[in-house]
Amino acid sequence: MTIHISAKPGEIADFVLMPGDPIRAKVMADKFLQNPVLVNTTRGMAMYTGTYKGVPVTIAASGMGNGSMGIYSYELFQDYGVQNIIRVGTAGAYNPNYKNYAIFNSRDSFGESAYPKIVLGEDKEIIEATPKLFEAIEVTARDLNIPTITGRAHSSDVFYRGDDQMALAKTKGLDVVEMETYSLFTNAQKLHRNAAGLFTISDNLVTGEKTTPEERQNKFDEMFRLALETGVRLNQAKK
Ligand SMILES: O=P(O)(O)O[C@H]1O[C@H](CO)[C@@H](O)[C@H]1O
Ligand SMILES: O=c1cc[nH]c(=O)[nH]1
Repeated sequence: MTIHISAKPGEIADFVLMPGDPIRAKVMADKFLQNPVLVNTTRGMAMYTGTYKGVPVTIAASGMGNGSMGIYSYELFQDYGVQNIIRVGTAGAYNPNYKNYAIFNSRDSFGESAYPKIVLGEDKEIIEATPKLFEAIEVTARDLNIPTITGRAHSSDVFYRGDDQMALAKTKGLDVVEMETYSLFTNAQKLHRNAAGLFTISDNLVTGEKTTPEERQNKFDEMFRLALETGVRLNQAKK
């Protein structure tokens, strides 16, 4: 048990998928995992452990924002010995050509906070996903014939911004916006573990195309299947 997670030792798998939304965690655990068990209820941050094709998997909500993800991913890596975390979230597109439900695999993330400076002692505005986990997702996607887009995520701490977000996207080469990978990737680097960020495009900031909150909760099967099959690949590679 940690301050924020009530799961007992051994109740969290070493491969973890993290959506922001606790309800999405439940929907996906019910849909994809065999024998899913609710292993955390503290603060309502649902975490389910079960198996997918025989491989142990935990689907754990992160909550919204780098602060929340920073706490949960740190405790999962440090206190539960988790090796691989794939964030499975939604993101808004800065590129007008990205369609809703396209899947984006983040090579790296741009953030605007002091998170890496405080955690790593380095002032980095760009933090990489773990290259071998990023690549494992890409290879799996090719095998499954699931198209992905790769690029740079803007991991924003502010949803309702007052600046010219599109100008920032252009200057910094940002393709999509979400809110959790900056702290996740930083913690993975700090603790020498693996992290990746996989998103389903939920809205387009240029064209105004949007999905509904209900769709965001329920319609991300393809991204989850890709993440879960990546877990199967990692498990085979261990043998
Ligand atoms: O759908 P999730 O995974 O929560 O991701 C995105 O949605 C939330 C904002 O609406 C933020 O958490 C952002 O990163
Ligand atoms: O953080 C996010 C996620 C989806 N769409 C956005 O505009 N921002």
